[in-house]
Amino acid sequence: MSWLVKPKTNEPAALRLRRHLEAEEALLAPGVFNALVALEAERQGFKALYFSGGAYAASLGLPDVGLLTLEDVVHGVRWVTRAVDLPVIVDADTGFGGALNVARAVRELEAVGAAAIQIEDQVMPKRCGHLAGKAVVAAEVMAEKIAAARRAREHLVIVARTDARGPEGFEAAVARAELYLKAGADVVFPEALESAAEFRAFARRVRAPLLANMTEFGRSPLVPAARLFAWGYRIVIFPVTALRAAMKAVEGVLAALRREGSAARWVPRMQTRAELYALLGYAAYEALDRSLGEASDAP
Ligand SMILES: C[C@](O)(C(=O)O)[C@H](CC(=O)O)C(=O)O
Repeated sequence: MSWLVKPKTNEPAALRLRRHLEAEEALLAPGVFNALVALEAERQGFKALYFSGGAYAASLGLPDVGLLTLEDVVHGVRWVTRAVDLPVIVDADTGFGGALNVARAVRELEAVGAAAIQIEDQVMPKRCGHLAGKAVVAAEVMAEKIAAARRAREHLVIVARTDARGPEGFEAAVARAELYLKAGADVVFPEALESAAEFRAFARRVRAPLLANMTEFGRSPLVPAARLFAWGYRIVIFPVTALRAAMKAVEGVLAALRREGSAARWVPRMQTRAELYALLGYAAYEALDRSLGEASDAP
């Protein structure tokens, strides 16, 4: 429920995420791209969220090729962190430039209540990690960005993503993970591993908190989260799942509307007005408004 009517926890979100990681809890983090989706994820009981660059860009009508600015991302994240009281892991693509830009991104994201920043080692223009034709920057360039993030952060968790598996192979991804941990990363995200065996082998080789990406229609098999957790992954993200499902529903309902001139047939499949209002905490806003009115009526 919104910050306007319900006070938030005082503890910084990054410290909460750190506690989850230190307790070796398994975190299933759905990807969100706006506050409403984040509210639903919170209502369902998820303990952390992933602010997906790809889903957020798509929601703005853009492909995931590094067009979002830091301001765009900060703006989107701020709505999410206002709406929910959960740690949000923020996809910051390549960090919006060089090491200095990463330092600024860390400060700005921490200021709007993010729990973690994720930066990746692709060259610009970046691509979805599951597409062909990716290239990575020299490992030292990425290590410098991580060191910059480490110096700039107060509590923010630093997630280092390596896209090296595709262009350079599995061993290179492991070597980069080790270098990024030395540079100060808290969590490693091996992007686009190509089999369940690779996920398992990576967790055996890299002894650090790990994040697995179970994005659909990509290069990685959809391994059940429970198996990934058993192999040692701490965070499993489903970055574009809600967007894909929502857009398929939008496609269907708009096609029916166009065809039939009515959406009546779809009403049983819609979120009701009461459900939407409950999610938004509508009644609490009314109660707040009433109590403010009563306070000003008082003699
Ligand atoms: C994790 C990711 O960076 C994202 O933007 O959410 C994407 C997800 C996707 O495009 O499926 C990725 O590059 O894996």
